[in-house]
This record gives sequence, structure tokens and C-alpha cells, in this order.
Amino acid sequence: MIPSDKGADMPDTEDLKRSTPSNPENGLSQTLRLVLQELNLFYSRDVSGLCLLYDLLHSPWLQALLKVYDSLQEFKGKKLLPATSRAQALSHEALLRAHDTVAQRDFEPLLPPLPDNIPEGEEAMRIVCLVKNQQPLGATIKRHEMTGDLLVARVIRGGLAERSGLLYAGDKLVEVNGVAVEGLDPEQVIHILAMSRGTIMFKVVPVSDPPGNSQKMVYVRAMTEYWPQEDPTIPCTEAGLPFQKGDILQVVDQTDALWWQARKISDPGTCAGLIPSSHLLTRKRREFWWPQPYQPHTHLKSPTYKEEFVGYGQKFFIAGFRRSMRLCRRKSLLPALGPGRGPRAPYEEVVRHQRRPSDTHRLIVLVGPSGVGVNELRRQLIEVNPDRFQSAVPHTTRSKKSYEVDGREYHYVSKEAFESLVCSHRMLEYGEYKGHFYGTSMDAVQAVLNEGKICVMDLEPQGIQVARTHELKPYVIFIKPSNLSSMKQSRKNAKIITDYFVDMKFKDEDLQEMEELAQKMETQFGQFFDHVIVNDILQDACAHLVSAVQKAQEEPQWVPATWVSSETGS
Ligand SMILES: Nc1ncnc2c1ncn2[C@@H]1O[C@H](COP(=O)(O)OP(=O)(O)OP(=O)(O)O)[C@@H](O)[C@H]1O
Repeated sequence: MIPSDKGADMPDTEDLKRSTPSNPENGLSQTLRLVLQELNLFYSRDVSGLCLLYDLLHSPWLQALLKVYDSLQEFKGKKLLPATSRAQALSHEALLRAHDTVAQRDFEPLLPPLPDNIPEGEEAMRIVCLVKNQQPLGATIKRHEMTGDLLVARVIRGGLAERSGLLYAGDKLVEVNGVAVEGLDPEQVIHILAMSRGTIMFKVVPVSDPPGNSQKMVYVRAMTEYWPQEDPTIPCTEAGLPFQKGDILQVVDQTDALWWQARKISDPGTCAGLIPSSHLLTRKRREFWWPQPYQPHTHLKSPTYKEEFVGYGQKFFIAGFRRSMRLCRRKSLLPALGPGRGPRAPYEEVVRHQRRPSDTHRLIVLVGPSGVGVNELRRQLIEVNPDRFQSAVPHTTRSKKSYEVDGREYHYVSKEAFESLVCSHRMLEYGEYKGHFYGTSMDAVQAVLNEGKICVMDLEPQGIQVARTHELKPYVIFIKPSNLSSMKQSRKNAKIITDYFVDMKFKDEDLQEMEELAQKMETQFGQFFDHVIVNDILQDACAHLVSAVQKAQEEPQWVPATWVSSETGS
């Protein structure tokens, strides 16, 4: 292993520039230096503002800077061309030469040619000098099981070793900084490297067939978390890349069947790190890390209350807010995800996808612990623009009441018809309440989308996976409670919906339970959340929701690759 290292001082390029008198930029850099010196003087002098301004406006460096500015302005609109055709030809040639030099990796310093009189059987050596700067060398070493040789085990993408183009996986280490490594342990070599400052010299026997660079770049969403520090099997802990559920990773190397190299898209310029391959992580999860299945709401008392419309007195009818539907959702019959079900693959391949204006909108799914305000926010969103946002009309097997309209409050269907929807996997979620079934079908959602509207629904988290289809392309927003003291303040007048009391106020233990449930949901389902909104001040949360929904529809987003490939394939 070659651990990270700090401390090598690179020469200051500015200083190098200054020391060349013929440099045409000397005038400018000289002026800039004067500016700094003079400003420094002003800073430390006790002067009145007027004197300072007078001095400043008359100072030669300011005049010089203004001239520079004028010249730049003059050239800003012009296309710069070489003055003569000969200069033009020369500039083309210089450009091509620079291109070839980079393409052929024809870098300095040039090493002396190998002597002619190398004895028969002597292995050809490569001498590699690397200047350590503030980043890891980016390579790992191992001992060959049969020969006992010390080999470069892997070269990490984006690291110093890889960028030098001089060290390859499989190269045999002979010397490090003049010390012969034969017979040393990898740890001893690491120690030599850790102690070195500035230039490090490796003498290696090059691998006969260096690996090519034809890796396809793949992006994946992490469906689980990974902490290299807690994994005793990782070949090099320092080279490990920790990640959390939902992180998007750019996998840059999959040559090794067990350990891939990846970087987070949130840190694009960084050196890659080691992550377990999909196969290896699946095995590890099965062995150690599978979390306890999520238990949905268990605290509800036995139903004693009459079904009642919970409409908050809105000015127009919005489907999908009825108490029975909401209460039965908590007892959703969708099985909780757990071993044997749910997402087995630890990584999901994703692509950046931009919805075309002619496509139907993405389904907006709101998820959150009971009482956090999912329905309040959904209702507010729809009220903001009912022509744009709409809920799906749920199905029920209970009979229609006299004041209800089929297809408005519910689609009223027989038990057989309901069961047939369930069996044909057309129900996004369903549950039983007081002996009747309630649920939301994919077709009800599709009907809203087909009207050109944005369908907004709330789901229990174990239903998210059912909704994740390429037709609906759900964008999942997790509504999260803020901290306990803020919640106590903001929920002073809020009412919980239960099946045993109407208009019950939140007690401290309700808020506590909400927080715990939110944590559980995030731990187990965080990989599915495209966005998180903390519902503290209602107005702010609502504004946040409007902007998140807008972005989900109009800006490129990471979506499962299968959603897009099934589109292009059809
Ligand atoms: N940010 C907020 N500030 C104050 N009160 C809020 C806020 N958000 C929601 N509420 C209130 O909290 C109560 C519960 O909200 P809501 O009914 O939307 O919960 P829910 O998440 O849909 O829960 P359930 O799924 O159990 O119905 C309501 O009285 C609602 O008006």
C-alpha cells in the first residue's frame, strides 16, 4: 500500500516567472506587485480619506492598470489572428506539435538510453521519479503469493501515479529511494514512502502487458452505505471511498472483480477510491449489514371512529385526502422491505436524464413520518395551481355515499375488481380499513399524467419501489421533521389525524415518535429519496416544495438507466 502523503514543496511558478527578464508579462506582473506593495502602505498609514484617494488616482500603477484595461477592452470584441500568414502557419504547427507531445506522453525528463551491454537474462528496469505534493500517490502494493515479489497491486485513477503514466498494476518493485525492497514486507515499503519528502524514485521491472485504458465510465446510485474503516477485508483502508445511501458514484474502473474504483460526483476532481464490486457488496450485505426490516406505524389504536372527510375547508374538491384512505395507508398491505425482498443489488446504474417537453410529467411522491405535514404540503401545492397539480383518485371497495360522486372521491369497485388490480400489480399501494379495501392504482396516476398535469401523491416508503417504473419516473421527496424544540413551537396548533380522536393536538411523545420514525425511514429508504425538505416553517417548506417539483420536471436528474433504456428500446 502506498498511503497518502503531504509535505513536498512545489516550486512557486510565480517566482519562476519573475526571474525571467525577457518574459513579456513582466511589465504587468511588476505593476501588480507595485499595487500590492502600495496598498500595503496605505493600509498601515494613518491618512485621511481624501489624501488616500488623491494618491491613489495619481499613482503610476493605477494609470498603468487603466491602460491595460483599455487595451483589453479594445481586443475584447476582436477575433485575434496572427499578423502574417507565416505566423499563422507557425501557430498551427505549434498547436499540432503540442497535441502530439501530449498524445504520445512525450514528457521530460528524458531518461538516458539503456546501456547496450546488459547481460543476458537481465530484466529491463524502469526508473520512475514522482514529486509528492499534497495528495496521495494513488497506488497499492502487494506481495506475489508464489514468487514473493513486491508488485504494484493497483493504480488508482486520478492519483499521482496514474497521471504520471509511468507505474502500472503488475510492475515489480526493485528499489524505492535507493533502498532494495527484496525481502521487505509491504508495510516496510509503506514506511519508507511515508518518510520520504519531495521526489520519490522507484526502480521497477515493468509488467510485460500493461493494462489498457479502455474502461467504460458507469454511474451508479449507492443503494446501501459503505465505511472502509469498518471493513477488515478492504485491501487498503486509506484508499477506500466511503459512501452513503443515495450517493451517485462514477465508477471509473471495474477491472478487478472484487474491488472497483469510483469517485463521488459531488467531488469530481478527486482521486478515485476503492469500493466493493456489486457482487462483493451483495455478499457482504447478506453476511453483515442487512438492516432490520422497517416496521410501519404500529401505534394506532383499534378503529372506533366514523369515517370523516378531512378537507381543511378547501375551496374546491381535492381527491385523496379522505381520513379512511389516510388511515388505511398506515396499515398498508405492501410488505415491508427486508431480506429476500427489496433491493438486492447494492448499486443501481443511473443516467442523467432530461425530460422532454412532450413527455408526460414525472410523478411526484411525498414520503414522511405520519403527522410531519405530507398532506398539508400536498394540499398547499395543489391549491397553488390546481390546473397544474393534481392527486390521483383512489379506489375503494366500500359503497358510495349519497353525496359522493364515482371518480371524484373514489373509484368504487367490487372486491373482485380490486383484487384483480392487486394481482395484476396495478396497485401502487393498498390497505384495509374497517373491512374495506382502499388503494391507489397506477392507472389513476397515469390518468392525471395523461391530462398533462403533475400528479402528486403521498406513499408509505415501502411503496416507493412499486412506483419506480419507467412510465411514472417518480421523483421522491422526503418530508422531514425539524428538531424537537422547533417542532414544539411550530406544531402548537397542529392537529393529528387518528382513528380514535378528532383534532387531537401533538403531544411531546408524538413529536419524539415522529423524529424517530423519520430517522428509521431515512436509514432504510434514503437511497430512494431524490430530495429532502425539512418541514419547519410551513411557508418556507411549501416554497421549497414548489421549486423542487419545478426542478424535477425541467432540469436533468439522475434516474435508473433502465427507465431510459426501456424508452429508447421501445
Ligand atoms: N410546517 C407546519 N407548521 C405547522 N403546522 C403544520 C406544518 N405542517 C403540517 N402542519 C400541521 O400538522 C398537522 C398534521 O399534518 P398532516 O395532516 O399534513 O400530516 P401527514 O404527514 O399527512 O400525516 P398523516 O399521513 O398521518 O395524515 C396538520 O394539522 C397540519 O396542518
